[in-house]
Amino acid sequence: METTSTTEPPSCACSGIRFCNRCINSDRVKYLFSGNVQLRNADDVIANQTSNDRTSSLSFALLGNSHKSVCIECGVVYNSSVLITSCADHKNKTDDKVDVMVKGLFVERDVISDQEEADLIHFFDNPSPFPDWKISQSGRRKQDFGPKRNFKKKKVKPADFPHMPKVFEPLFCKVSKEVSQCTASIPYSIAEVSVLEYTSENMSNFDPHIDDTWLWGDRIAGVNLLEDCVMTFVDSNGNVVDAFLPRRCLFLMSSDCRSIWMHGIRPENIKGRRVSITMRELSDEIKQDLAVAAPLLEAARSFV
Ligand SMILES: O=C(O)CCC(=O)C(=O)O
Ligand SMILES: [Fe+2]
Repeated sequence: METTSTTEPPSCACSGIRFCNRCINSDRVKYLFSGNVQLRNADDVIANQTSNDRTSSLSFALLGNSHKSVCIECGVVYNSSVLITSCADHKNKTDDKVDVMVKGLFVERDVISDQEEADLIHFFDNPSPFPDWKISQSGRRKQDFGPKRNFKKKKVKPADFPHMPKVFEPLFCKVSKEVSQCTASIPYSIAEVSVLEYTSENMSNFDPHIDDTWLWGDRIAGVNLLEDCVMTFVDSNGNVVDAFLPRRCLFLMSSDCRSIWMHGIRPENIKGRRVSITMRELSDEIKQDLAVAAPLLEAARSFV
C-alpha cells in the first residue's frame, strides 16, 4: 500500500514507483525502498506488455546490482560486476562467459561528431519555435517531436506543429542508413523523436521498461550525448546485464532486446549531464493503416 507523502515538493513529476532527488526522502519513496512494497517483477511486466493494464516499469528499488556485462564489440555476455567497455576488458575472462544473449542490441561508436553533438545540444537548450524542456518523471527533462498520441485510447495524429527541427535532418539521414544496414536493409523511417536530459544533480534515472509496442515498431534507435553511460537490461530469468554506451554512439534495440529485455538507466550511472535522443519508427499495425501513417511520416520528413 502506498502512503501519501507530506515531504514531497509539488514540482516533482514522480509518482508510483518513480523517484528523483526531490522526492527521494519522501514517505512514498522511503516506503518503496523499504522492501515492503509488492513491486512488479520482470516476468509480470514482460507478460503484460500488450495487455490493457500494461505497466511498463520495474523499479530499481527491487533490482539488485548488475552482475553481468555485455561486450558491445563482440556481443558476448560475461559474469562481471565490472563494466566491460571493449573486447580488451574480457580477454582474461573466458571462464566467466555466460550463455545469455541480448539479441538485437547493436552499438556503434562515434556516429555523431563533436560538432554535431554541440549543434544538437545548442538546439535543445534554445529550441524556439519548438517547445522548451519540460519536467518529466524520475528527475528527467524531456522534449518530444512527433505525433500526438493517446496510448490508452490507441489514438494517434500529427502534432499541431507537424515538423521536425532542421538540426535533425543530417541525424535522421545517418541513423536511418545505419539502422537499415544493421537490419537486412529494411528502410528505417523515423516517425518520432524523444529527447531526454539526465543530470546527477536531479538523480535522473529511467526504471527498466519496454517501449510501447502498439505505436512503435521493432527498431528503437538511440544516440547518447555528453557523457559515456550504461544501459541496464533485465529479462524475466533474473538476468541483469549492463551495456556500455560510449558518448556520441548510436545504439539500436530490436528483436529480443526490444521485446524480451527491459532497458533502463540507473541514477548512479549519470555522472554530470547526459542527453539521449531516441528515434522510433511506426509499428507494422500502424504502418498498414495508410490514412493514419502517411500524414505522420510526412510530418517527420518536413524540417523547419
Ligand atoms: O535515455 C535513453 O537512452 C533511453 C530512453 C528510453 O528508454 C525511452 O525513452 O523509452
Ligand atoms: Fe525505452
